[in-house]
Amino acid sequence: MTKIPSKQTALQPPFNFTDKWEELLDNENFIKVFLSDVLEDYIIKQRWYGGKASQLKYIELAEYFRIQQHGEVYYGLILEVNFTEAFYQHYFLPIAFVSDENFAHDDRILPISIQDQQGFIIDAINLEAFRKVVFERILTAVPKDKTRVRYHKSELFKDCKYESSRFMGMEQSNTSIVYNEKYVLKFFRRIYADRNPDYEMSRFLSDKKDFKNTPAYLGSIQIKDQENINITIGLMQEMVENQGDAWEYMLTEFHKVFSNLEYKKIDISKLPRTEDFGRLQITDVPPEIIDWVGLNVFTKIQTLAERTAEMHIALGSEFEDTAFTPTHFNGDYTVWLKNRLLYQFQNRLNTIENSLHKLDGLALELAHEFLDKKNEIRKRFVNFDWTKLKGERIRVHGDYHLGQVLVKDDDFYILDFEGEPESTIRDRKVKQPPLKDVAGLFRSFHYAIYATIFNNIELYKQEQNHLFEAGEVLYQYLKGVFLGTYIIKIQEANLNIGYNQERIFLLKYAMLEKAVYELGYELNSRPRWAVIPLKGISNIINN
Ligand SMILES: Nc1ncnc2c1ncn2[C@@H]1O[C@H](COP(=O)(O)OP(=O)(O)O)[C@@H](O)[C@H]1O
Ligand SMILES: O=P(O)(O)O[C@H]1O[C@H](CO)[C@@H](O[C@H]2O[C@H](CO)[C@@H](O)[C@H](O)[C@H]2O)[C@H](O)[C@H]1O
Repeated sequence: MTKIPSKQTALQPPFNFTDKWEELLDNENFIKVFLSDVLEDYIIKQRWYGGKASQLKYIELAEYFRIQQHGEVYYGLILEVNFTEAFYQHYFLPIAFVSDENFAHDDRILPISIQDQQGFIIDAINLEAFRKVVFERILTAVPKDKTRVRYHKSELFKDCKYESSRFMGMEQSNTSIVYNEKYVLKFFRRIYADRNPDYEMSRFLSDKKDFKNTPAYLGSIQIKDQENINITIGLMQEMVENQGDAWEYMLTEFHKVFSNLEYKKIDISKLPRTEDFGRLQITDVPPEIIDWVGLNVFTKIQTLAERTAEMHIALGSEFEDTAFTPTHFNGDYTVWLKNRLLYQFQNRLNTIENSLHKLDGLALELAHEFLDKKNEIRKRFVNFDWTKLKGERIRVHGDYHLGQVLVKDDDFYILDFEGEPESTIRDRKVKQPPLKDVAGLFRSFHYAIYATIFNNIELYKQEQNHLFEAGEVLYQYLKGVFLGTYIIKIQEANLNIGYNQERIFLLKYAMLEKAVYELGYELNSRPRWAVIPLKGISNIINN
């Protein structure tokens, strides 16, 4: 590791280096200049930079490697960002030197001259030539690449040549490039010293288990670091043509559902209720509810339940690769789970105490309820007795919500298996009850219902409390119809997710866990939304 804290920069601009570009990273002075305040200013402005809530102390260069083809050389840098709060994060930044200003409109990092040629160091992803090299290196990957930068391709990635590339341009935490309008290469920005779960799960599900409702795995790039650990920096998949994600889809549908209350003159207090966590077929849903919500929402929920079950069946069907073989609950898992959740809970108590000034109205009221009932909530987390649980644990999606699902015609495609951003990479690979993903999705239904109410409150004629009441009825039926399909599918495939009481216990437990996680996410990223997980927590602890 090159340990040169940036503040020690000795050289002053304009920077001129006599080394060839191909040898520039061996020059300590260059590294000093590069890791200077300029890089700090650059990095903190990037969409993919995850350290915005903390104080950057300095940046070190942890690793570098070449991405090259036919004498064309780019550098991949792994930057270690150190924070005043005594922790660090790693980021991937590929760099290129360009002398033509036209290629340096975006993401200029440093003006510099090399062998008297003036130019700029830029983020290489902006450069079509770099993107083409990466594409061709994956396309021409050999079956057992033993070099330091390892390109891999699947059977499906063949018979094509580079045609075009562009930024995907979506709101995202990594940087995805669309090639030939057919393939997507995700460059991971936040890097962990391990294979990325997104790569592992994509390759396992699509290549090994032929699960069709995730983008097909086409290839990847891994680096062997100085400790011989494989680090994933890129994942290439098929591009799924789609009509947007399931989050946007449900918001549109739920707006129609809430508008129907007025339009169809529905008396909310007379809507038939159903058992919480019951299992419903569409034929079990009362006609008044179908008339209010519409059949389409329920058939879509059934399809989503089927795809979710198929994903879990595929994930639970491995008998050789121990990273994926199913396992049972045990004492080690229990200790791990409780420690993790109690730590997270304590962190949330602290965050909410420090954030009360950001909240008002209902959010503030619910925040006080959360603080008043802290012992009760903590007790729920401690109350996990593995000896009573007979189901299996498997690798799961881990951050499953409606925003991770693409809508294509009448079907759904599941994406982004990186896991919960706050967890360590090891924790993300721990086998979990599949119902943890179901709980994630249920929380997302709850989010979509409340987001619809809050986004359109002026448009609806009913009072907020009545809208909440209708929302809770809708939520019960969505959960019921989902479970009605999901559990049958899972049982047909003999995946053991536990007996009825066990399933309800695991779902409630995981929903509380998720809502507490979300509370931290919202208070840090968008406090206006904190009311949604707070309402979720309140509903769970009061029922
Ligand atoms: N293979 C794909 N086909 C079509 N769209 C995709 C594909 N992969 C990603 N996307 C789009 O890009 C968005 C971000 O992708 P995601 O994998 O969640 O990235 P990140 O990990 O950076 O958040 C997705 O919500 C989706 O809209
Ligand atoms: O960035 P990721 O997609 O990995 O996930 C993080 O951001 C999500 C928000 O984009 C956040 O999800 C929460 O908000 C969603 C609505 O925007 C909602 O559907 C989810 O249920 C809710 O958890 C997610 O928690 C966070 O990890």
